[in-house]
Amino acid sequence: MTSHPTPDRATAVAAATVFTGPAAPYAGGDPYADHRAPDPAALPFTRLPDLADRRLGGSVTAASDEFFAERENLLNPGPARFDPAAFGHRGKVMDGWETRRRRGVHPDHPHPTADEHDWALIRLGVPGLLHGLVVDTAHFRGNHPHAVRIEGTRVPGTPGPETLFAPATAWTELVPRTEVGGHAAHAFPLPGAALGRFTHLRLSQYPDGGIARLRAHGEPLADLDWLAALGTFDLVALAHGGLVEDASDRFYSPPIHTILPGRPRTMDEGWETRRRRDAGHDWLRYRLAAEGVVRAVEIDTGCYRGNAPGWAELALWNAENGTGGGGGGGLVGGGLVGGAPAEAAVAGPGEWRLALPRTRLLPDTVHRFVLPEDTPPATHARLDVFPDGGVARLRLHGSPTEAGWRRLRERQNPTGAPAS
Ligand SMILES: NC(=O)NC(NC(N)=O)C(=O)[O-]
Repeated sequence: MTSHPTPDRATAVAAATVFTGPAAPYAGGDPYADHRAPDPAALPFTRLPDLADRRLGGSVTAASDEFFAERENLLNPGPARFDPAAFGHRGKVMDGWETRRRRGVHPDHPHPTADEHDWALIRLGVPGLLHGLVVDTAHFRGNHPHAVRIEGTRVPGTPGPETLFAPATAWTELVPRTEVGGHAAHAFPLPGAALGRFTHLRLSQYPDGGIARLRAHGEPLADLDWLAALGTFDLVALAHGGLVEDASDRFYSPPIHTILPGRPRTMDEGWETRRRRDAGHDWLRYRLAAEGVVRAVEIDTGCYRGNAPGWAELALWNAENGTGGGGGGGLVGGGLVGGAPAEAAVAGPGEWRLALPRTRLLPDTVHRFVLPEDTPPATHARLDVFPDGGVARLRLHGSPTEAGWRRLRERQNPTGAPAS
């Protein structure tokens, strides 16, 4: 494990959006009515995936305490729930990570010391370049922490707390100790590639209290040795570094579901569009983990029975050699997130090569298609569905080209620091 340089945070991006001060006690009705949160439009980084999401394999591997509420809740997808009537033997049931109240050591010193705090160690589901963190104290109104601090490190493999706390493990401060208020989402933009790739986070709360959710938004960068050993892998999987750039519809469920691991158990675990009443059709656009040759395609309509699309088409585009393009500004390509790699630039209209002509889809089915050996390399993919409906998963199995491997290596180590 080699330490990596601590960049000058003064060169970092937009300022944090933090809500200080107490929140009023819950007064009935919608518990989110008085929840304080930044305008999502002002926080483009939140459109990047949450790399700590437990559906990706994110895990809170250890915490100093979790007396009132389990640390695992921190990484659950979706907003924290609040049931005012739910009490257990350990107090109010809370959907978050909540520690007990710290005490001083003497009747004359009943308060904890200034530096006392609780901590949680988080392993990202997939490592990556962090563009922003969100600490949400939703529903923690009188029991939120006074301040939070977040550090990041990169350690290969699956290290335990003893390795992560070892003196040889270097941590970079991502969020300095910052005062936060109750029942609010606090956003901390980060400069992405300039900080390098992270595998783990350490969340500290001073002196104690409850945090509902932690989100770590960024560009996924899977372990290069692992990808090299696989050789052929799903180039669009989030776990391998694929991203959804844009989609025609986000009404029922987010398009990112189509590149999550595993198969959906229910309809809401896929991507479902609303019923179209016009002559158009729905589509998804992806950035592949690397330039590669796609050979085996899976289109999964799992759990979509009365609402599977009738037909689908798959098109590929290579941003590296300028064959085609188009589709307008996307998640990263549209420049919404600073520091995005040049390969993501989606320039003007152009040709997408049709890799799979319009093909009938069945409800609740994994459809498999083998593409010809001479399929040209691509960096982007587009799935068009006709006219609308649900797609549970898209898998694009293939192998990176030499240029794709080279670019992956560069992106693993954008700061030029020695690899860990
Ligand atoms: N009403 C509470 O939430 N009290 C306590 N917390 C829980 N979860 O019971 C506390 O001490 O913060």
